Amino acid sequence: MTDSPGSDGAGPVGGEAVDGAGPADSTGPVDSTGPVDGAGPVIETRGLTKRFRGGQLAVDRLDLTVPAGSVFGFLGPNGSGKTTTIRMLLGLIEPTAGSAALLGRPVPRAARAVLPQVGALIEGPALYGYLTGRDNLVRYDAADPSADPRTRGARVAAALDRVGLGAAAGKRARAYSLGMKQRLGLASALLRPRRLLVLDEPTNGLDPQGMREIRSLVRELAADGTTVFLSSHLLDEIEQVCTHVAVMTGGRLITQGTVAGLAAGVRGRLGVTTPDPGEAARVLKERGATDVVVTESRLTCEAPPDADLAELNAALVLAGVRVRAFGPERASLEDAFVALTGEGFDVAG
Ligand SMILES: Nc1ncnc2c1ncn2[C@@H]1O[C@H](COP(=O)(O)OP(=O)(O)OP(=O)(O)O)[C@@H](O)[C@H]1O
Repeated sequence: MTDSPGSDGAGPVGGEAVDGAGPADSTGPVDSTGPVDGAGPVIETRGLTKRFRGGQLAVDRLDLTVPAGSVFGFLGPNGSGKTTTIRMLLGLIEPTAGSAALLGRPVPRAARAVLPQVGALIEGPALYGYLTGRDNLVRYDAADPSADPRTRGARVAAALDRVGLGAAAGKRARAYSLGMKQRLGLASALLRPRRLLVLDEPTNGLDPQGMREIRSLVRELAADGTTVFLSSHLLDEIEQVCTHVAVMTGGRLITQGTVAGLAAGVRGRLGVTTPDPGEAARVLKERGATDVVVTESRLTCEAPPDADLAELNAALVLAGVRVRAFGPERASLEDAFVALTGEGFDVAG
């Protein structure tokens, strides 16, 4: 038994969960010429631009290429244009200029053909608090005219299991934690086989445990062969989960590529483990090291660009510094971001 609609707020709360029958369907005829399949990129945009009424340029000539099979992180501070891009990709808003293709087909023109293969979660799931998790999914699936009602029960159960909510399926959604609500939102995107999942800030607002759950779910989905495109303002999240990344600031793309490649193009900081970090800092500063950070038994710094690391190490030893470990640290995505923009990564935008 469930409450009657209205007893706990009749409408969905939260953002949008987008499915095949999106508003983009009505914007043009279905393109039946191009293949839905193909080895090409799963998402491709060329010069994609959105200027809002009032003049705000939210996305500025974006050229994005998302390879099949990638876990693609769309990274940028708040307000950098991520959500606006995703809304254009899903046909929820019209671009001002430029083009976008999903699974090799132009959107919004071929949205009707392509969106059933795309699961999306934007700004949190739209849930009815008075319905159970299971009934939320049943209702969601029933609103999709292309979903087969005969397989509904089985598909709902499978999606709940997939996100680890099988045991909580009979609980009302209002009793779910934020993390469970987010997983239920993901389940709604998984009611049908998807070739692409688009997730807008999927861990936003979650506690560390909830974040871990969503991240490991994303990894599992990717391991099953689904391409995942996820936006985030968290560098370490992208580093932990993604194979590829595109970096946005102020509506513009700064760079895109593999996470490993991006970090590899940047020299990591020099790290020295020693019981004499103060003396080590003095010696290294004398030889041009900058941004020296000293902790109890370790220091890190930016070595001068032309430094010979062997000579720096010899200088430390000659000065009587007892060196336990010495060498460049692996560059992080944050180092790459700083190198690209000359700024720290300010999540407040
Ligand atoms: N409907 C709108 N009308 C006018 N300006 C908008 C609208 N939607 C977004 N913007 C503006 O466009 C810019 C990009 O916003 P967008 O939401 O795409 O950024 P974001 O990177 O997703 O950030 P967040 O994580 O905060 O959502 C911002 O300056 C925002 O204020």
